[in-house]
Amino acid sequence: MNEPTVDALTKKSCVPCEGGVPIIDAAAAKPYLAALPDWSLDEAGTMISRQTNCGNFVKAMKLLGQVAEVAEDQQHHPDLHLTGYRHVRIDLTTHAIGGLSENDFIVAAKIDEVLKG
Ligand SMILES: C[C@H](O)[C@H](O)[C@H]1CNC2=NC(N)=NC(=O)C2=N1
Repeated sequence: MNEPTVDALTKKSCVPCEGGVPIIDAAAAKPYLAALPDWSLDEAGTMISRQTNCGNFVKAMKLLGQVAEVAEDQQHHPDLHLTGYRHVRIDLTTHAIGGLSENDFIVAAKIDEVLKG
């Protein structure tokens, strides 16, 4: 991909990953993060996260269900955190390679679509 756009990422599908896919390091993550401004990279450069205040517990649980559907559909699964009854944090990393792959940015773009409503 040249400069990734949110539109192009949303249209892509994750590739099955049990290793052997290229790691996207912090430098290579920059253009992806430019396309996905609500996501931030952790200090190690191995995970991206997005947090949102859903307003109430029921809406937070609904979001988790929607994210679970995206994850199952793509067979790429985020770590999901629900704290303080309405705060959801979504972490994405590719466990099989111990870092970021394009799958993480594809799922992030699809989650952004869900959050846009
Ligand atoms: C074959 C299949 O794609 C792999 O087992 C997937 C399942 N979901 C996954 N999700 C995440 N986040 N990382 C993985 O390495 C991973 N592996």
